[in-house]
Amino acid sequence: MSIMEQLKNGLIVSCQAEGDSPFNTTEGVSNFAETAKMGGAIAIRSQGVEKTAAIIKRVDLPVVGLVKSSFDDGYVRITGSFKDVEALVEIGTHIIAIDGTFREREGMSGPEFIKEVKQRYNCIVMADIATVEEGEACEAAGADCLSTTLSGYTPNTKDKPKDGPDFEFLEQMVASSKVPVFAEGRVNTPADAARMIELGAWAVVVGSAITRPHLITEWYVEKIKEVTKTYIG
Ligand SMILES: CC(=O)N[C@H](C=O)[C@@H](O)[C@H](O)[C@H](O)COP(=O)(O)O
Repeated sequence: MSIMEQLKNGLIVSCQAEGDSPFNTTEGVSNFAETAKMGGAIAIRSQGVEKTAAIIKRVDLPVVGLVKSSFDDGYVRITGSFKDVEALVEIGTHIIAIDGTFREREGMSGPEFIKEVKQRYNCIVMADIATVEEGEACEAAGADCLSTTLSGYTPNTKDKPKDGPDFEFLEQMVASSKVPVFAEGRVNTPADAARMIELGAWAVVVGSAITRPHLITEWYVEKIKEVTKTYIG
């Protein structure tokens, strides 16, 4: 069975930690990955070469690896250099997530970069996109699959609602694409994940709702505050 077939209808858990999170170590994210496997995840998504290598070593599941960078403009970029792609290939990353937006890197747009990556390296590419146009261009460039990861996180999609997943974008992408489309970004409840599968997602990627305990805590705290305000107000 191909790796893509193995992932069908499954849950991929994104095991990332940043800043001063106590999980922000190779050990911390590997513990998350092992726990995700115990719960039935069929793959792991991981950030950073060292952490990805540690997870590949620890957990016997396919890993979607990436290198994330923050730029001065305040927007994230996902794996935007040949050096990072090479490093991920070298450690045996099963699928490499690459920024498929039209923003420039290495003098190329996302789709151009993906085309070049597919020519240079023997690797499976997941294009992280924010719009249907980007998705179509990445597919034409040879991306093996697409993920809705960046909807709401790029300059032209920043005003999209952030209180839940972008179901509409997933549906549009599924309708216009022949390669698998993964649902990713703010899939914060099991019901949302199931809905994504019903809408045609190949598989679902969940990060924060499983592996960012400080955010989950905040969600609870905020909800309680809302109610408290209502009672007092
Ligand atoms: C936009 C961005 O930087 N996304 C990153 C991509 O790898 C991760 O920070 C997210 O956690 C991941 O996409 C999963 O999404 P969520 O955490 O919403 O379930």
